[in-house]
Amino acid sequence: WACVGATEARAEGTPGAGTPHTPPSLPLPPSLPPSLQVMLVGDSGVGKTCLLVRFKDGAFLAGSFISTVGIDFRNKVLTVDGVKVKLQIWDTAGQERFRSVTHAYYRDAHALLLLYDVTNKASFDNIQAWLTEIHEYAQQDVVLMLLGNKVDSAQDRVVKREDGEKLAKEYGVPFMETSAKSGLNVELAFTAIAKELKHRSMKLPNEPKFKLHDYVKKEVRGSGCCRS
Ligand SMILES: Nc1nc2c(ncn2[C@@H]2O[C@H](COP(=O)(O)OP(=O)(O)OP(=O)(O)O)[C@@H](O)[C@H]2O)c(=O)[nH]1
Repeated sequence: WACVGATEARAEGTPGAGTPHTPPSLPLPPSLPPSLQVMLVGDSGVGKTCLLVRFKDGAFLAGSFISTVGIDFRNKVLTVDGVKVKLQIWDTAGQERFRSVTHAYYRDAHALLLLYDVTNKASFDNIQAWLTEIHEYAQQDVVLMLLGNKVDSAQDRVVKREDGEKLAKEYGVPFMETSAKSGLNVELAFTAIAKELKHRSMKLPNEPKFKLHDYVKKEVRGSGCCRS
């Protein structure tokens, strides 16, 4: 009753004597956007689709390689520090001919996972070009992480872990090695991104800042063998 009366009084513009007192509106608690967009980028064949399928379904797509056409997406809800975070994950085509399609999506991405394949030197050498593209098309404050995928293929490795670490340090981005095949660090990569985005959106004034680099360093696991 009181609320209806107060609303009507304001709507009619009749303040003054007799008008119910309207309490000052309380500040809204910080909240998350309905979904957070995470984009997977990197050369064709580095394992973007497999990484997403591993994270979403806990499975590995063995067998023939079907290149992504344009862009595809999947949703996954994670619980981060007791809060539900909905990630909308965009799996982009790595092939050059789809580049103009993916450019259009960068602007709306909250986070980017940039992948190379540790068994493919060219995919590592192209990281610099990807970073230039990201710099050109993505938001300045986009959360970025570098992933060296396929670490299960130890005998075919041509990019050392130290090289990935060095490159990531040069560009100031967190880094980890992953395997869509074994699942190594896959959940961690997405959880770390979700934590960073959640803290950015919902940080309370006296809450300590979440440090993505430190979190990744603490949580990351090595490939377990055969570091070259
Ligand atoms: N051994 C191993 N193979 C992988 C891994 N991830 C992906 N692959 C294989 O690498 C090939 C390419 O994987 P995709 O996930 O389709 O690659 P993509 O980056 O999505 O490729 P585009 O869609 O063309 O951009 C497939 O044959 C996969 O089975 C991994 O972690 N380990």
